[in-house]
Amino acid sequence: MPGGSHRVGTVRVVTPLRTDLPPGAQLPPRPANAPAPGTVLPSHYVRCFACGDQSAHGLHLRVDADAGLALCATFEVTEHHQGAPGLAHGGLLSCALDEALGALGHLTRTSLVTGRLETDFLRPVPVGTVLHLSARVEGVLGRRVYASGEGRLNSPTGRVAVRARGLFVEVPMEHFVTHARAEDIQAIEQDPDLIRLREHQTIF
Ligand SMILES: CCCCCCCCCC(=O)SCCNC(=O)CCNC(=O)[C@H](O)C(C)(C)COP(=O)(O)OP(=O)(O)OC[C@H]1O[C@@H](n2cnc3c(N)ncnc32)[C@H](O)[C@@H]1OP(=O)(O)O
Repeated sequence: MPGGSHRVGTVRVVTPLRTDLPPGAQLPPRPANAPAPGTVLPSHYVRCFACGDQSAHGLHLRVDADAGLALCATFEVTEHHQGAPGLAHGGLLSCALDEALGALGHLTRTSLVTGRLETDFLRPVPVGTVLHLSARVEGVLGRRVYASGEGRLNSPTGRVAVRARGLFVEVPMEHFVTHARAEDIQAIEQDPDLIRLREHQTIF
């Protein structure tokens, strides 16, 4: 994937994008305890806008483990997701890819937060479309996980409408406890089922 470029006079200046795989990054093996291909991956938090079933107008992403360090996901674009009339808002399409790429932590068995996300919007996505997402780890360097993914219209082999690359950073559990509001921590203490990841890993 080329970096960004611009011209200064007649000279083209090429700047590596921070989501480009850096020298030394490697694709780690699939952990032995990673969910088997075909496993439906649980929502990490039922109130998550992207994957939570308690987010009334959220994306309700369904995510399935794939072979290797990869997954696939779907979500249906509803009228609540419009930007232009009858078309999905680009920010929500980025959100869907953010979630799909971040959910690769299910496979790497790490807690990932997004450091940088770059999205290319290639085709409009009408309301009623089922977007079929796929995502994969490209490489890991230290705490940095490089991932990419795309969304296709209405089938896993449909036309690519949106594509993304992301740099995710592995964080300890304390990251979430430190930054959450006290009332959110209390809500989870009162109802541990708000977090659906206990069998896989502990992460919000
Ligand atoms: C299995 C569960 C499924 C869960 C799915 C969830 C999907 C949703 C994902 C999200 O949307 S997460 C929410 C949006 N993201 C955030 O809120 C993150 C906010 N940022 C931070 O909290 C901190 O900036 C961060 C934890 C990312 C990094 O801070 P740290 O102090 O821990 O680490 P540091 O700054 O030393 O960065 C670690 C490495 O990452 C690199 N890095 C961090 N942010 C970067 C960035 N933005 N761009 C490029 N590189 C970045 C940084 O250069 C460094 O590289 P080196 O290890 O080589 O030194």
